[in-house]
Amino acid sequence: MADLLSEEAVTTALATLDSWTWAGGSSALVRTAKLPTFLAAIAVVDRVAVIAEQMDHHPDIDIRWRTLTFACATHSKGGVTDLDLRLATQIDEVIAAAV
Ligand SMILES: C[C@H](O)[C@H](O)[C@H]1CNC2=NC(N)=NC(=O)C2=N1
Repeated sequence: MADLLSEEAVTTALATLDSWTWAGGSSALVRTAKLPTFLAAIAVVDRVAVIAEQMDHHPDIDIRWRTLTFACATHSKGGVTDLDLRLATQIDEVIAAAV
């Protein structure tokens, strides 16, 4: 299991994950995305679910009609690890293909 990243490492990574916010400390990386329709949003969730299973690393997902909020943290470590950066990058790719 990956180790917790330093504040500096997460901040540096956020330069390329520019749709994501991070409140620091043990908080998760968070991204919201509005999809064209509810079904498009659910399709994104379905694709992310497959990726999460392959990675054995799972985001928290909030679904509000066609707006999705993803939160990526490593629960067992209490913060952000390299797995969260990789998962956030993959979520970006799924969203980019859907909007
Ligand atoms: C056994 C298995 O690897 C763990 O339960 C995994 C599953 N998915 C997970 N996902 C996330 N985000 N954090 C975890 O600590 C975590 N643990």
